[in-house]
Amino acid sequence: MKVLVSDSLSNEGLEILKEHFTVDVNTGLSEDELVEKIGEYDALVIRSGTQVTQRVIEAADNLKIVGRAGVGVDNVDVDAATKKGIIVANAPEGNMISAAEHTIGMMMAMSRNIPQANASLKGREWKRNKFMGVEVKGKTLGIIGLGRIGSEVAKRASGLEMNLMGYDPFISEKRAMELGVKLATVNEISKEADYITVHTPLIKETRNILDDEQFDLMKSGVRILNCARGGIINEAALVRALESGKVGGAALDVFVEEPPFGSPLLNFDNVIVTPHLGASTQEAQVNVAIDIAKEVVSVLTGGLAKNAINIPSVKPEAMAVLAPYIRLAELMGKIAGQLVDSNYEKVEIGYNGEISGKDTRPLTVSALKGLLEMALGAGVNYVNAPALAKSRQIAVVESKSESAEEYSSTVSIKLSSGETAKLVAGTVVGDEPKIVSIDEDRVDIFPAGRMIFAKHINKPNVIGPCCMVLGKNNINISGMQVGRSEVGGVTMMVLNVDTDVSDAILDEVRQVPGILNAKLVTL
Ligand SMILES: NC(=O)c1ccc[n+]([C@@H]2O[C@H](COP(=O)([O-])OP(=O)(O)OC[C@H]3O[C@@H](n4cnc5c(N)ncnc54)[C@H](O)[C@@H]3O)[C@@H](O)[C@H]2O)c1
Ligand SMILES: O=C(O)[C@H](O)COP(=O)(O)O
Repeated sequence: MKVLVSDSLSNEGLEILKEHFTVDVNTGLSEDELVEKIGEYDALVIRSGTQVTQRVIEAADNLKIVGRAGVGVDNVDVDAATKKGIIVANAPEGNMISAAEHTIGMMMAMSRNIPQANASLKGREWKRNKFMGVEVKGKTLGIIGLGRIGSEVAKRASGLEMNLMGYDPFISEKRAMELGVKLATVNEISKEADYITVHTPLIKETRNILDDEQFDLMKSGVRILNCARGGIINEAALVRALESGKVGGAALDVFVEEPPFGSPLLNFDNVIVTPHLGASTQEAQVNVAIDIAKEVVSVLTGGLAKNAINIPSVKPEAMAVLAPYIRLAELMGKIAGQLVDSNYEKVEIGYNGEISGKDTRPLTVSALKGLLEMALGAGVNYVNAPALAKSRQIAVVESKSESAEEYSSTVSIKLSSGETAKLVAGTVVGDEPKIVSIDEDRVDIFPAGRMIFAKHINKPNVIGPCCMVLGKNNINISGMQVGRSEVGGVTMMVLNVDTDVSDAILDEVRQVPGILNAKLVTL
């Protein structure tokens, strides 16, 4: 088998690859050159220097894996790869310390004007007053993105006696507390922080997360850092904020266009820059090269990729059985994600009966996609869902049991945090997904459209008034299912409705005596 390494990779990784395969190292290829060559390779190993575009993927007729020796895969058309059944895997842990250390280094260098002072003295100037700096101790650092690198930055900044606030929609209060970070919104960070650093992936939701609106909110003299990806901070807005004096300094390792030779950001004395050096340490490069080489060896010798970020391809014959369950798992994830009351730290996905004997990995990915979409929106896909769960410190646990009670196969999703939990279970009837229980309540729902889940006391004069509220507000009920329980017990009613139900109307439903809670689930 043949491996193409199209960006520089440490020898330690190359040696592992060469033990198993024919390895060609060919860096600096244009897209056309890559398109021409890629057809003959089984694996492609890259860093951030290679653009793996749709054209490249389309030409990659033998490719089984794109291995990214590092974290960011924004230079890979992952959707195209997924469609073609090509695994995209990265090496997410090997360079996190280096990237965090670089961020701290940039923060200190910016605070004490070290690059400017260095250039001045080497120009034979001795200007001690010109380079007056500031201490970081006691200053507030806002961290946007508290994954691997953001967390390591937090730990180090805490050692520098900074006050920490952070924003990450996927991090639990508990994890933030462990890091000594006060969770806040982006607006709050903009208003309060003396330094703001971003450590998110570049995705739709994070592109331009710091823009004119946020710069307007910031304190005068705020210092900005980006050692994650160009584009997370809107560069034009940053230029405007530097021109107005709102931003007192910026430290940038990454740019929308690299190299950023035409960027006005290079013209500011108070902007310090490095050429995407976050991962450029001997240690990080050895780590990521070894990690990705092992990943490539595993995949090309028939094993799994530990850090695949898109779903594993499923053989057509297996897909025929799995497809309705994949759909079920995604719908259940969506339902659980909308019914849960609080942040959750653990997702337990249970497979019972016949389904437990199948390759359930695509189902788990689908469940996570459905679930996380409810928190993060359309940016979540089959590709990034597991990585997002992991970076959100959500433990994902799968369990399998051959025994099944009423149905030949059931899938369950349990979201839990401490003592509280939300459980949704379902099955497939014919080819249709069906929800069979919510928590301890038996239900019988073919999930679709908009549904109101109303927990209530099983007694007269509850269901009628609840329907009256909807009727009065012109909301048509197209289906209804009431769980079984003894009279006076608590059970679940599910109402299918034809139109959206506002919070105000849902509140009215909740006011009906006997209704314990009511939630709208939209699929
Ligand atoms: N400069 C470099 O050389 C260098 C080196 C390594 C990594 N990176 C980049 O650093 C970034 C972070 O890497 P990581 O390894 O910590 O990734 P990670 O996946 O561990 O963490 C990213 C965090 O961002 C959070 N996030 C997702 N959407 C968000 C949103 N809308 N708002 C706020 N937070 C959100 C996630 O929940 C997660 O906790 C990536 O962009 C990566 O490519 C750069
Ligand atoms: O996402 C990453 O891992 C970093 O941006 C490092 O990129 P590099 O491997 O091209 O240095």
